[in-house]
Amino acid sequence: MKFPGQRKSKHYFPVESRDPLTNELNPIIQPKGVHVTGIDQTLVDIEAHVDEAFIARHQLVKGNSMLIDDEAAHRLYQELCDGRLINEEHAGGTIGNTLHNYATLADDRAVMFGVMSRNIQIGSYAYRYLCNTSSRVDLNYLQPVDGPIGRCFTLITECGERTFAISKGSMDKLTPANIDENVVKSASALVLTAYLMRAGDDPISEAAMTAIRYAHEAQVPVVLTLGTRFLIEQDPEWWQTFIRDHVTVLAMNEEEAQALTGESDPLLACDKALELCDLILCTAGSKGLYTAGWTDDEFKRETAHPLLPGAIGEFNRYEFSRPISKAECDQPLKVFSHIAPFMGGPEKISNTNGAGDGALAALLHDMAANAYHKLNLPNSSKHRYSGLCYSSFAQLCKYANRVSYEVLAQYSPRLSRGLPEREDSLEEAYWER
Ligand SMILES: Nc1ncnc2c1ncn2[C@@H]1O[C@H](COP(=O)(O)OP(=O)(O)OP(=O)(O)O)[C@@H](O)[C@H]1O
Ligand SMILES: O=c1[nH]cnc2c1ncn2[C@@H]1O[C@H](CO)[C@@H](O)[C@H]1O
Repeated sequence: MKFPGQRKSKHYFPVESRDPLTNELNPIIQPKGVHVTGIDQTLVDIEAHVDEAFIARHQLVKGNSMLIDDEAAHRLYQELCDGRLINEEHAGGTIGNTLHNYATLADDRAVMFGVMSRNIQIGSYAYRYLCNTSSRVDLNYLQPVDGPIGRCFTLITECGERTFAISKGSMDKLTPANIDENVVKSASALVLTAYLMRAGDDPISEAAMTAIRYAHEAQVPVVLTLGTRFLIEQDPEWWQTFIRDHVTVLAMNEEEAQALTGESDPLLACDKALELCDLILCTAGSKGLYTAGWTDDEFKRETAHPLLPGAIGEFNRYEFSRPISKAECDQPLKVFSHIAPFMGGPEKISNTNGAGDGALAALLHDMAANAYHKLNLPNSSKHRYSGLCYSSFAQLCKYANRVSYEVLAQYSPRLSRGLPEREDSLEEAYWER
């Protein structure tokens, strides 16, 4: 497990580097490992730049992710091929991306549940999916299926907005029997997407509910990312109940936050959504991102940064606190933090696909690092109380933001490498801020 983010100050990580004063007295620590798990619809992204007329012609809605039938997929694919519009084909899926990025950042194990074609031809989409996934992602639990995996036509219009058309293949055929109970119960988090709940008669929704039940039985945090506002808008109350009943950590962008809560201001949306869950990551595109959650009054820590105005005045006052689940707090206190895009964002952004998945991978890394530290050094003062994360709200913002920048700069939703061990001078100032 790599250390999440960077620090200037001293920290006791990795756990096997011992205090030189007491080295002689302490046994050598053989660190015990942790892993995270997730469920996804196994998909390959077929990325193409198109004009708005293309979107309209294929009855898609800009910004949405829509399921299309085989005939529509055939027509769409044909037009992309005829116009030589496809510029990339790579592994996708919002949870697949998140697990891959987690594994790359943490240099540690992430177990993915999903389907995979039983017979794989070299060069096929299934083959490509496997080739584009980090070897740190454990794919041994995938369920073999007879059909193809899904295709996600990722259509980018001039404004940089992306529209998804999903040809599902067998991606929703994952059954509850293929969710390994022990793997879920021993994980530091279970990551899911709202997309899993729109499978109709296919079994993946039930598989997700089974995994949620296992996670709850073992008190493993359930992390949900909302996917697209169009899905949430259809029935916000259903989603509110779902989150209240099942979700510990919620990840969304500001549009999804508005669809869920009715609040267009991300701070007010987070404030409302905190009544449903314990920790929130809310990305806001060019406005940066927010973290929001709970801490116990006894452990709150004041920020050293300037206090910020906003829909909630001086909202960042306690952003140096660490997130704690509300039920663990004697006197729960809401905490908010915000950060503007890292260095203002990359010079040129051709599309923002996956920037939010990158931010969530950073948050997951911090949660897993906390579990790892607790497992190996249970007596550390860090675990005087049971935090959800290793770091403070402010530090989580920095790290998530830094990873989003890297995704944007690499033009791909999947990181090809971890963050640099040392940043150059400009960037180093950022970590110190
Ligand atoms: N135009 C931009 N300029 C600078 N930074 C940006 C821009 N767009 C996104 N970012 C960075 O990426 C993060 C996530 O972006 P965004 O809110 O677009 O995610 P998203 O809509 O959830 O993306 P996806 O669903 O494709 O993963 C932002 O919090 C910010 O740090
Ligand atoms: O229905 C879906 N299920 C799973 N993942 C999806 C769906 N629609 C789009 N994406 C995925 O979202 C990623 C960016 O966040 C893209 O890589 C795309 O594959």
